[in-house]
Amino acid sequence: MATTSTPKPAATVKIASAAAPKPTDPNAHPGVQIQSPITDYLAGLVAQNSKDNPGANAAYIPELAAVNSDQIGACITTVDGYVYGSGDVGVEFSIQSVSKPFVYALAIEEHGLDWVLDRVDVEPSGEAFNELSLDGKQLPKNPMINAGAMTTHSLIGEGTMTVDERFEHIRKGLSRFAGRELGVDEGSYASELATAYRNFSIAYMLRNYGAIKAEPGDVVKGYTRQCAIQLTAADLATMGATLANGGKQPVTGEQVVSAETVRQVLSVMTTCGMYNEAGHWVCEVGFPGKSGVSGCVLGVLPGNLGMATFSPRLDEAGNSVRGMRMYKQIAKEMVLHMMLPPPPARTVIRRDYLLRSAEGEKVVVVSLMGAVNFTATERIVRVMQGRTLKNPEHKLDGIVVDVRRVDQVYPVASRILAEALRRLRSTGHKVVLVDPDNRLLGDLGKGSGIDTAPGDDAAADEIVGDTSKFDKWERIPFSPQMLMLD
Ligand SMILES: NC(=O)CC[C@H](N)C(=O)O
Repeated sequence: MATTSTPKPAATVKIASAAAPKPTDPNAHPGVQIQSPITDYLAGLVAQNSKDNPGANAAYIPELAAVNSDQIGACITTVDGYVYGSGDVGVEFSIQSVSKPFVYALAIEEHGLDWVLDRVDVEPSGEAFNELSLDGKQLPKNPMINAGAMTTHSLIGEGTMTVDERFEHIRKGLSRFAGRELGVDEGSYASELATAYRNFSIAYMLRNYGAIKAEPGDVVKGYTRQCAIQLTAADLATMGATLANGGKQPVTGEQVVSAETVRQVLSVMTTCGMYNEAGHWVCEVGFPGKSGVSGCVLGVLPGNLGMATFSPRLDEAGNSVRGMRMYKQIAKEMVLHMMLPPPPARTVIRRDYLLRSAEGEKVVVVSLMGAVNFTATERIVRVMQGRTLKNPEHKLDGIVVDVRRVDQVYPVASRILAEALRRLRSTGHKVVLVDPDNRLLGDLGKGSGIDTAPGDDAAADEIVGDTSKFDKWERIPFSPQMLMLD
């Protein structure tokens, strides 16, 4: 870890006073009168981290050694495709090792995860990125180090594609993540290939142990070209946003790879993306990251954002010194660590209340919002139990579950809720779902689900589009007793 010169992060987040909007500001919405404080925050982050510039450009690739090492930029792309940036976020650089997670994703999409896992393992190596190493099964230890990345590269169109076709497939694939056609830095390619002795030796080792089938020289050429794909920090942040968004490119709307593939890629990035600094990275930054020797670092906060930094000088592990510093700072100041998640279980219930009809019929309305996952479902079921079964003296006639503000329903939630609602029906409660598109239960609500309750095994008596049938009902407060949940 070459972090000795890391300044102490500011105790409080300093946001510069909002500057007047500039017509050329790419971050200003047309017609909006203020510049976002997020842009100012990034400007502050870049300015604070520009004060010193420790480390050194990658020396083993002559083209990279010659890059202007004063450059620095930081960029964030949200999962709905909005790009914030400050500093050198429009400067093009070669993607280098940050290509590895994306090519891994393409290999999984092409062959399926199990097939790929039989060829490249997923254990952190704790070694340098260019280590000549294999595991006990003579497989590369993970796809983020060069041995694993060259193997992964060779798996694309293995046995069917020529070297050029394989590269083109990869270039097009990465372009789909970015949402624009990416080119190649021919200078960087030629310069790296001319001195790629280390990677040639890794490729020959891989061929010797049968890890790759293609000619080692072809694999090094193709992989080096993959590393020379050219892009900006803004592109890279957007590629990260595609991963953060479950594989769906936020601007083009294309599902580039499946959410399952993304899960695999981000898991491996978390444990292996920063080589022998992976442990420190995950503790201090706390979300998947990947660095490249051109000085770029990609970060992905699943469900939230993609981020990219660019600053060419590297520490001993080959990670950008100022990039690492900026990530540590933003993760701390903006509370982005994955192990500090928001509490989903409590926020899923927007509100619940009692309604009474003119005839004295009483129902409880449980209105849901956000994502309904396992822990949210547990909470919903417990609230439904507390409001109904445990309060027989209140003689509730039914339960109305309003899901119109729900964004996402996990399949596990549908299964558990279908069963819970069935059980409510079997105890004499009428169940009404306010769910115009039948998203909560889908087919599971019809009675084909798990462990069906006695009698009619549908999970709901009625599915309605809105609550207009309750317009004339009177709202009554919960008694303290009814608020007891367990
Ligand atoms: N860590 C990196 O970015 C390494 C990529 C570089 N092209 C190499 O193979 O050596």
